[in-house]
Amino acid sequence: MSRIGIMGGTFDPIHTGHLIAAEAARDGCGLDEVWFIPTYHPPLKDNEPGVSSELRLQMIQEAIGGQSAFKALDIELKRGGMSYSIDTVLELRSRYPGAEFSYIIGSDRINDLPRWHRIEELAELVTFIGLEREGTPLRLEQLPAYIRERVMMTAMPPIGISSTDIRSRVEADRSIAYLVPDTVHQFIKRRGLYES
Ligand SMILES: Nc1ncnc2c1ncn2[C@@H]1O[C@H](COP(=O)(O)OP(=O)(O)OP(=O)(O)O)[C@@H](O)[C@H]1O
Ligand SMILES: O=C(O)c1ccc[n+]([C@@H]2O[C@H](COP(=O)([O-])O)[C@@H](O)[C@H]2O)c1
Repeated sequence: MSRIGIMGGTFDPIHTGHLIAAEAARDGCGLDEVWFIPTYHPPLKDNEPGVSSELRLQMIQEAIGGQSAFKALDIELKRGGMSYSIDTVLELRSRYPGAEFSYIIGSDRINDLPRWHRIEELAELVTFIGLEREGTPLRLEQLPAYIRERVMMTAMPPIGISSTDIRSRVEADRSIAYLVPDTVHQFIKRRGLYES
């Protein structure tokens, strides 16, 4: 049985914090692979992603190129509509019956888990691999027990990088070098993404 970590996100754009989180989960929890799954429409975000699904997926592919344990899946982009994780997990379980899935998630999103669609069902199907995110204290004790029991915290070096900050930097003509992998940096420059 292979152990797969689902790294879901808007990835607008993917950054070094995502990659360090995915690697910390893979290494710390003995995962065989991490699958990066970009959302089509993120359920709890007010704004639509700034760039198209295709470009966000291409940036993920640029970022993970050399790491054979990392894959990018377009399952939510193909499904369209609101990207509820329960739908993704149900689809993956039926497509890959030999795999065991965990959901990799930063502390900002862990605090939101009670608001996720069909969360009781989702919490029965996956464990959550939680990573403390710089600037967002975890409030594990405020979660209902059925969620708390399914969260397994894993250490990562605190990385204060967000996609929001990267978009603002590009818009203000500031450097994003090393905040994203060089391949992603070049891609953003080549396509003129996030410029004002
Ligand atoms: N620096 C980070 N450290 C730990 N986890 C992170 C970090 N950045 C993102 N994550 C986690 O990665 C997942 C996907 O995040 P997402 O694509 O929304 O990135 P983001 O940087 O939060 O974007 P935005 O700033 O646009 O909201 C979430 O579970 C989030 O908590
Ligand atoms: O299923 C839900 O209701 C749900 C609510 C909020 C977030 N998620 C998932 O959590 C992941 C991170 O979300 P975001 O908004 O940080 O991109 C992404 O895969 C989303 O689809 C899922």
